[in-house]
Amino acid sequence: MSRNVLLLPGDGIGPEIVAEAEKILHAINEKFDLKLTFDTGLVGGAALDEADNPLPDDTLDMARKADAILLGAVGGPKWDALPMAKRPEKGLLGLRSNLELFANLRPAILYPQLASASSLKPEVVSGLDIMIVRELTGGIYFGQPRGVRQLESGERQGYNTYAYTESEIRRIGRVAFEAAQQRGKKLCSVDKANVLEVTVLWREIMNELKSEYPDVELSHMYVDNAAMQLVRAPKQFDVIVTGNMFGDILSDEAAMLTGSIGMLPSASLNSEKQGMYEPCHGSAPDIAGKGIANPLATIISAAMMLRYSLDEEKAAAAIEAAVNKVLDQGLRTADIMSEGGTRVSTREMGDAVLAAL
Ligand SMILES: NC(=O)c1ccc[n+]([C@@H]2O[C@H](COP(=O)([O-])OP(=O)(O)OC[C@H]3O[C@@H](n4cnc5c(N)ncnc54)[C@H](O)[C@@H]3O)[C@@H](O)[C@H]2O)c1
Ligand SMILES: CC(C)[C@H](C(=O)O)[C@@H](O)C(=O)O
Ligand SMILES: [Mg+2]
Repeated sequence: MSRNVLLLPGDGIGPEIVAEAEKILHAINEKFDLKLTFDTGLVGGAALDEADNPLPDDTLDMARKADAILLGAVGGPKWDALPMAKRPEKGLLGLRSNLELFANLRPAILYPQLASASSLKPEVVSGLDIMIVRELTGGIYFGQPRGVRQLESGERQGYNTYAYTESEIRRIGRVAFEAAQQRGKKLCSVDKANVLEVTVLWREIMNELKSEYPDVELSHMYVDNAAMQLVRAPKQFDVIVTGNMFGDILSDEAAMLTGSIGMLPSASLNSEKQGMYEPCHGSAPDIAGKGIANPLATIISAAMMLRYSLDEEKAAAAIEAAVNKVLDQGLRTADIMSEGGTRVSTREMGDAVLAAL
């Protein structure tokens, strides 16, 4: 049975890092006889330039038909002045909402070889393995109404709506409880229930779900404290579940515990386990075109794709083992460079993972 993978390189460093992951996927396809077919599409700024639309119809069609999607990154200063509806980021958000990819898994794992690249002391982060489960198709990112309006006083007001329905909270809660069951059986729900009604409901539903998962220990934490605890004592966490915006912010913070944002992969899944896979970082305009971006978050995202959407655990584990091997060899892109490492380019890192396979 053949399966189709859609590659969406996007903008900035997107094409550079997706090219490396693509090499690895082609090799793994042959090695494990996976019968994967590949298509490539336009999204974000690249699609705006070509088709005046950050999410062209044919990209969305291909995405709907694909078994899995691997995306690089979207956005950049070239498109920053465009109105919100026309920005590259709308392409990404449109894919997430149209495919109902509500469950965003962002694992922050410290590879032991990178302990000295972490922003924290080795004893605080060694062995770190956290899963952030971020709700991805609701909350303030998608709430209506939104916009900029003219007030009677004469000034303009910008506004967004932070809303979650019970069913939206319940479905992401279940994903998080199930993840906790398969891991360390600890779930921390992060909210702002001391201020925001929407998260009072969030907390209520999480408490309600707890009775279905008696083996999981549930705790609650306000997001400001969670941001602090993540750098004070990150190993207290196993699975964190939170809304769209808090999850966006906390996952970038967690990235630095692992050494670099260039190490953090992600999976965005719908209820059919169709998924879009992407590094958590953006298009990194400051280093785009220089050949120095770290492709490992994208390569590890490809491994997650094999595991979660294509059911190819062995192939996924082979990629992860190859990544481990190149880190053992001391190969480092600039963002994870530390004493004694050998500095490599984006392409050299991809080639090394390929050789390790
Ligand atoms: N999923 C996505 O497509 C996504 C995610 C975040 C930001 N963005 C977009 O990307 C653009 C730039 O955003 P930003 O600068 O806030 O965030 P960013 O993640 O692109 O960059 C932040 C910093 O991290 C560095 N960095 C990021 N990825 C790296 C990698 N693989 N290797 C080495 N260094 C890396 C960058 O050089 C930069 O210094 C914006 O348009 C933003 O909307 C897109
Ligand atoms: C580019 C942007 C829309 C996106 C988000 O905020 O979700 C990004 O920051 C991410 O983390 O994937
Ligand atoms: Mg983000």
